[in-house]
Amino acid sequence: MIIAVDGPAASGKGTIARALAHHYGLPHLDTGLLYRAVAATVRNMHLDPTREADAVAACSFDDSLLADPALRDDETGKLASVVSAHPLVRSALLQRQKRFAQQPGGAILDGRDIGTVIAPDADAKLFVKASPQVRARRRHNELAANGSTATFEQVLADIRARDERDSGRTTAPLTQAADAAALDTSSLTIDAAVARAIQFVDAQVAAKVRS
Ligand SMILES: Nc1ncnc2c1ncn2[C@@H]1O[C@H](COP(=O)(O)OP(=O)(O)O)[C@@H](O)[C@H]1O
Ligand SMILES: Nc1ccn([C@@H]2O[C@H](COP(=O)(O)OP(=O)(O)O)[C@@H](O)[C@H]2O)c(=O)n1
Repeated sequence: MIIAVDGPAASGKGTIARALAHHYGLPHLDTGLLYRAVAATVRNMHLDPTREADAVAACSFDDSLLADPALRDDETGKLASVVSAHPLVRSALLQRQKRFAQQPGGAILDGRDIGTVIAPDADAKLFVKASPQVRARRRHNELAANGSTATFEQVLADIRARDERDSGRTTAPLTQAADAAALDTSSLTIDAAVARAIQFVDAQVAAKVRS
């Protein structure tokens, strides 16, 4: 079984994808980490993230980088959304994600274009969303817990800017696949969101078996 989970920043897609991976016993790939690794490499090599050739040169990063907790900071997320807009960066990372999705026994991937580009034939697709204010509050709490002094307003502005870049790019923009179930987590606890996600996946898989 292949499960695709997409959505904007801090919608809760990673939390839901990890819980689904545990529930169904599937390997999970957080595809955002790949773009974050490219971003961190661009920064470490003093390259220009707006130049496609520079960003492509950063795609051959060492896999050990994926375990670096620094990848998860906000600056790297912002830079990731700049490098991820280059079509050649997306194609450099494409096969790796497709291979992960198609491994025997199935997989779950979360990102922005899993249901639309990486695994368009996925057995179940979720599009996780929440209002910008709720997402900014979640991200702000996370950042504050890690010692950041960023204000709520700054985090909200960053979230909006990232939404715009991710949805506005021409290659693989953030968009809900036509056959994805939308899951708005704005007023759901994590447990309620995960329970709803499991219901959606089970219903989509059952509908596929019937058809
Ligand atoms: N339904 C929810 N209610 C409250 N907090 C949530 C919920 N879902 C996720 N979170 C919290 O919000 C933050 C961002 O969630 P995460 O799953 O990392 O989002 P994404 O992967 O979409 O960026 C995390 O601190 C997570 O614990
Ligand atoms: N499949 C994906 C995953 C991430 N990305 C990009 O990588 C950035 C960081 O993704 P992420 O999933 O780690 O970010 P959060 O949603 O966790 O904040 C996003 O803003 C996107 O620009 C993408 O373009 N396609």
